[in-house]
Amino acid sequence: MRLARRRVRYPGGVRLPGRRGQARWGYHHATVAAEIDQRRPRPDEPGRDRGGIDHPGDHPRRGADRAARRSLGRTSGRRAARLRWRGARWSSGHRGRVREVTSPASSGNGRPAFEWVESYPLTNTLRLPASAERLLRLNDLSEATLATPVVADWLADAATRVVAGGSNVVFATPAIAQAVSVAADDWTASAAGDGRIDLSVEAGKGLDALVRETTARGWFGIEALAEIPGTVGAAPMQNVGAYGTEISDVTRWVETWDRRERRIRRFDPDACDFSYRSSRFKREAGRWLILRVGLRLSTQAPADWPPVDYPGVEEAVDRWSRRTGREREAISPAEYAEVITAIRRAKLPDWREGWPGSAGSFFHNPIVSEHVAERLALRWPGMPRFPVVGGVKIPAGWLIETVGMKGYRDGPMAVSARHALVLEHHGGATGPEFLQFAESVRHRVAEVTGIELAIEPECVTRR
Ligand SMILES: NC(=O)C1=CN([C@@H]2O[C@H](COP(=O)(O)OP(=O)(O)OC[C@H]3O[C@@H](n4cnc5c(N)ncnc54)[C@H](OP(=O)(O)O)[C@@H]3O)[C@@H](O)[C@H]2O)C=CC1
Ligand SMILES: C=C(O[C@H]1[C@H](O)[C@@H](CO)O[C@H](OP(=O)(O)OP(=O)(O)OC[C@H]2O[C@@H](n3ccc(=O)[nH]c3=O)[C@H](O)[C@@H]2O)[C@@H]1NC(C)=O)C(=O)O
Repeated sequence: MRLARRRVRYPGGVRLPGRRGQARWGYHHATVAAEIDQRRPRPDEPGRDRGGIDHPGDHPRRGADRAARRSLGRTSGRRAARLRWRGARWSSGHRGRVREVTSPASSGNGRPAFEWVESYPLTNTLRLPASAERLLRLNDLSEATLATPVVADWLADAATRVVAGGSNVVFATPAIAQAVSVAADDWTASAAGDGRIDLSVEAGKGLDALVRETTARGWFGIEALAEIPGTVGAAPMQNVGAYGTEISDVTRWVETWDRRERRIRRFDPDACDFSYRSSRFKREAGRWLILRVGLRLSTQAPADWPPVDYPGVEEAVDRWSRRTGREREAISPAEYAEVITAIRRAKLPDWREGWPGSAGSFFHNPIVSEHVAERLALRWPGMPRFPVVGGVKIPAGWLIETVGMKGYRDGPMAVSARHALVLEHHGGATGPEFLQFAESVRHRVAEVTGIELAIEPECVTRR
């Protein structure tokens, strides 16, 4: 068996110690190490022999790795794993370091098909403290990899959470036990006739990166989703949308791993059951791991190009037109994406870095009945309202501003002074404190208007 080797970096960017050709932390050889991992006793497990587990300051498992490497050439991976396990010496004093790499097969992109990482810091745009005790990272999305028993078992376990870009989560707990993330991020495009372009995008691809790369080629379809954080895999979960475009508008299919039935399943748009900020994948929580998304873009502008119906967009496009001296119909998808980017940057904190942290819109825009909307409009005649399927949508940002909470601050937590639907974290708050702050906003809106806001991001608790 040819063994894949890979240098692994500490998420903070520090290369792990060790000399060339020597066993390193986070630099291991192809084994079924996940199986070892599941069998090995935890240092804190009562009544278990701690023999074989390193204590802080102990030497890393050089001897064990040498023995494993010697044996790897002439035994199966499973046997080698066991051999290594018998002699393995684990460090328990290196929290935050990548401690284990599994590479039963190399994926097409040269990376190990999957990897196990321990004490993995979970970046999130709210910048709340969070880590996963153990994370499975998938670099390869083939059925062979997903059906590997250790992978399929991990995915079938209800305690395993899917983590992605961290832009739509509130970590109510600083540590989750088990997680999985899709790192595979390739995409392909093929011409489908009449200027149509069909994309197949792996779930780990950043949504904004995809928008930039496709608009740069002059393709129309997802330019309004520019500057949105998160991954393509997370996008169908909540049917991400902005400025009049929802991902469902361009989705041809969503390919998933059925965590329960342990097989790949592909859904056409109807079967995805998309609605405002929701889908069957969100409703059937814990069942689906989204692997790939099929999107249809176009080399030709749509009839109503450029879309300017959304409040604020028309003015911004007209400003672009005056600045460039070109007709507004001449705006390219990439230029339109830049216009949207400027609008978003004026309203929302930068999700790429720095403070304050935020998760974009913190509440759903409530959809109320015609009757309720009428009642509210009697009291607030200028209330913005948008007829939608199922009722009338009222901007939650307007409700929060109307009850006087825009710019309200409580220690490190604030309602944005630029956009009332955005809650900000200025550093030092815990997840529960943040949720309590959100609850005070919710409570105030309910008290004054009678409308119960629903939290939009996913709340992550330990399970
Ligand atoms: N419109 C806007 O302006 C904004 C939109 N967003 C959108 O919010 C979403 C968050 O994205 P991101 O930061 O990457 O995700 P997150 O890391 O915030 O994950 C959010 C939840 O989505 C689920 N999830 C994520 N990826 C997958 C997958 N491949 N398969 C199955 N479930 C998955 C998980 O649910 P579970 O735990 O239940 O498994 C997870 O808890 C994106 O759609 C992003 O575009 C975010 C900010 C602003
Ligand atoms: C940021 C997110 O998505 C955003 C998305 O970017 C934008 C643009 O399409 O539209 C939604 O926000 P939104 O409804 O607040 O949109 P905006 O255009 O900013 O505001 C709508 C209206 O709310 C009112 N408003 C907003 C903010 C404020 O401080 N005060 C106020 O009165 C205004 O009437 C404004 O016209 C999405 N949010 C939801 C929950 O649907 C996200 O999901 O995280």
